Amino acid sequence: MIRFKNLTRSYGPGKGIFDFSFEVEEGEVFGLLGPSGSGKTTALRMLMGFEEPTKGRCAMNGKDCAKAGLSLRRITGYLPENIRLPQELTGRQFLKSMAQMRGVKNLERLFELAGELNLDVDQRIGKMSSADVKKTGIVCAMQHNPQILLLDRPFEHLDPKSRSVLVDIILEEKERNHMVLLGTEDVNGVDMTCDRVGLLDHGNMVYLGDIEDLRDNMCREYMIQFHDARSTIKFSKEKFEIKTMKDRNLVVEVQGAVKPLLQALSAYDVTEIESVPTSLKETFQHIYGGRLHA
Ligand SMILES: Nc1ncnc2c1ncn2[C@@H]1O[C@H](COP(=O)(O)OP(=O)(O)OP(=O)(O)O)[C@@H](O)[C@H]1O
Repeated sequence: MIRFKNLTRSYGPGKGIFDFSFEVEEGEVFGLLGPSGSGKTTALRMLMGFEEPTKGRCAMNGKDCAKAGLSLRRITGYLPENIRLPQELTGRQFLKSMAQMRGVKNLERLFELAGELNLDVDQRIGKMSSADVKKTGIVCAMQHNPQILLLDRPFEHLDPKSRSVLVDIILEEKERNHMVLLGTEDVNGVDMTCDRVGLLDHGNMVYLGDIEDLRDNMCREYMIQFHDARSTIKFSKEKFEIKTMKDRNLVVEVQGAVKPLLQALSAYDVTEIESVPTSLKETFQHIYGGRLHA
């Protein structure tokens, strides 16, 4: 179990994390969701034992993270926010050297993950795209099959296909009864992977709850294309919040369940429907109104 107990790490007012108390159980994916500077990296770094608490404690499997050192790192996989890898090595050389350092003899998982993520491990790291550097970091964090996964901004830079592969990989970790804690600004990434979520604002956890509850409040936009412009105009008179409308296309905003929208659309000749990525700002604003600065 991952456990935060009144944990504070302060770098000044509103900077750091303040009085965090929550737990992540085996088989659970937990998302720390918040804008830049809200404290996600600090929380993950505290679990890695990189920083001493100002107050309180955090523990993994009953061991205090500030004191446990290597014994916890062996069972933990960490994807840092800023991945710094040796530029002159190829992905394969780097990942194999990390496996050796960790005493991992079976490299099957390493190559399996690289294959799933479509990562060419024979590229020199210095020549890799930011997406491939991210994938290398993910493989590195997971190659020893850790029981605890701490992922900082895991979806950043990934193309839609790789994002969806990563979603599956995270869900497989859950199936294996592993614990995953991720820090991200990516509302959709959280929506697709997490059981529970903590929303952060200036180092404070302003919401802690099931993803289902958040989903009920989540605001989404859908781009809908109708067969003809007349249908578009007719649909715009239905009781939905229309954000934009042009020719055969319109964008509708829906809060909570999408079923009523789908039901209404069944009476129309729709040629395309696509969900527009939800921004964190909109989600925060819908849940907290003007109370947050996100
Ligand atoms: N070592 C440090 N010294 C001083 N201030 C720090 C330090 N580490 C973090 N902070 C500050 O603490 C706050 C939270 O930073 P943190 O990196 O945890 O946020 P974050 O949510 O991960 O954002 P981002 O994703 O942009 O890194 C920020 O205001 C940051 O400037």
